[in-house]
Amino acid sequence: MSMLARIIGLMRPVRWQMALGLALSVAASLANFGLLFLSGWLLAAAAVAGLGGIAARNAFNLFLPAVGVRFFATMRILARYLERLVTHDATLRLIGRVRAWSFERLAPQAPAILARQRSGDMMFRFVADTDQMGQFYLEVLLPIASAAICCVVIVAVMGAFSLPAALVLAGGLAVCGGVLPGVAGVLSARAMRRISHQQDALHADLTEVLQGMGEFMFLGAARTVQARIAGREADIRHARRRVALIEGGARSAMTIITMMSAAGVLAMADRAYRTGALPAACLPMLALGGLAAFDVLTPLPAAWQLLGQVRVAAGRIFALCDTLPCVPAPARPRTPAAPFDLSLRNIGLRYTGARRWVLRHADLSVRQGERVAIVGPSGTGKSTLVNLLFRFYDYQEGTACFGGVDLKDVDADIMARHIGVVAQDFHLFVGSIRRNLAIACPSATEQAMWHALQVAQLTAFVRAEPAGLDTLIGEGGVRLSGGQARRLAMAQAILRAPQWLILDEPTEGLDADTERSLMAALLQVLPARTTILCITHNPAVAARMDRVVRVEGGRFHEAGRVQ
Ligand SMILES: Nc1ncnc2c1ncn2[C@@H]1O[C@H](COP(=O)(O)OP(=O)(O)OP(=O)(O)O)[C@@H](O)[C@H]1O
Repeated sequence: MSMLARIIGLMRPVRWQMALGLALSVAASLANFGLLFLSGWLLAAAAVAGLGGIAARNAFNLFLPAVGVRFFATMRILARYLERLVTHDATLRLIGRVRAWSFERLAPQAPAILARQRSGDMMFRFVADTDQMGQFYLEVLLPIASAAICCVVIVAVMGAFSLPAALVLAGGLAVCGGVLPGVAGVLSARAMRRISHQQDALHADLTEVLQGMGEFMFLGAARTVQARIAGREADIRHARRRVALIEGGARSAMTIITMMSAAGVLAMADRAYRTGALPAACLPMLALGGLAAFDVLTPLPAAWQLLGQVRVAAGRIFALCDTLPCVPAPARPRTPAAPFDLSLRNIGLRYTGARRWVLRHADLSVRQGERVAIVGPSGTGKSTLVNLLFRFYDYQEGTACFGGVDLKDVDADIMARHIGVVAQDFHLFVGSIRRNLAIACPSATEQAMWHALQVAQLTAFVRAEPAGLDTLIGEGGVRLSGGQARRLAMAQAILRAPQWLILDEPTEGLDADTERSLMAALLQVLPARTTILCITHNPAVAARMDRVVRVEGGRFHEAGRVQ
């Protein structure tokens, strides 16, 4: 299916509103044409009647055309106002629909998609590209369709008075509305693509700079990044100048052709008048009507240029959304039930595009309520186990069962209901401590929040802050120390009271005392039925668990039962 056909397909739910917008746009443009057309005739007819003596003056009916002029003037204002209302509303709905549609397709690909895309790229896709796709109706489809309909009607009306004048007008309209914007569109297509590409990269660069400002400075790379951004800006400016030159040229040519066409229409009308086929009062009417006809073409150069940008934006969005999710959604999702035991048999997992198996012929059994330490050298696949359980990445070999059902039959959000995780690269949300806890558990009472903070050994810190639970922690928790941030992430997981709790390096960044108190409180507070999987490099933390499993060579090795 072509790209434009797919965009039009997305517009289906608002098609009636779009059709109404088009009808109003045509009505407003035709009212404008009718107003000038009739005014031209009225002025000329009044002058001719004035020159024709008393009888002619008395016979002249001023009332009916004056009503027509008022009708067109009122209709033009009303139709334009309603058109803006309807078309802008349709556009906003369309943008919302495109965003919801792309989000629905991208969500199952997370977080694998971030392994391939820069987050700035994704941000740009969601904001600018979806916006541009939504603007396709208002800025491209509407002006082109409205201009085409109006031109046909106007040429037909002119033809009723003088066929040669109508043909001259049709020629002028075709050149100004089709040929010139088309040529301008083709000439500026490369520059438009360049602008889109560079803006895309610029957004990604800027997002990266904002996220990693400190690191760029520590690494002494700030100047290099600055130069790259300045280079992109210069490139965009250069391409914009070229587009403006082409558009300016097209608009100038349109003005010249408009004048030539109006003069041509007048010449044809004059010839008809001389042969007696047209009354004198119709001459200014046709000339003014001819000029008014070109008004409908004014938005076309911009519309043709934008068409190129919409194609690029839609191409990027569709390419992203058409990527198959690395974990297919189960055809008939099933829900795990108690006891929430895990059994992995002969598991083989390698990441998309990677040649190396991270896990191969791996077996692991964990019964509900067990507390298991997962240890092993860095990069051997400990965190990969979390990715597998959360259905972020799929395994290619073996079978995995959780709560009595095959993992491939379980949706990722169902797994998230049963398993709480404090990942190594956890994320805190901008706002207060209360907001972060409420995101983890919207129904949590203030008392429950304090309890979770107490287990996570954060009460002393939060109580010492004047704003307490409403203390702001900044983007990603920048106002907290590494250890405090990790403990807040831990409090989030505790608050959700999941059947399984996976902790990836829970005590990283903590001093020995806090580490001891945290692990003791956690083990004491969590119900006996809560399974804990604790990924750690810390022997003291591993020793607090019931069992130790070592990950090495792609397999899980039972490293002993802790006494
Ligand atoms: N999203 C990913 N895409 C591709 N490869 C990945 C991805 N995540 C991890 N890997 C690779 O898989 C291997 C295992 O990574 P994993 O994060 O599971 O190691 P780990 O044992 O948790 O290490 P550490 O103790 O350092 O946290 C590594 O070689 C890593 O490069």
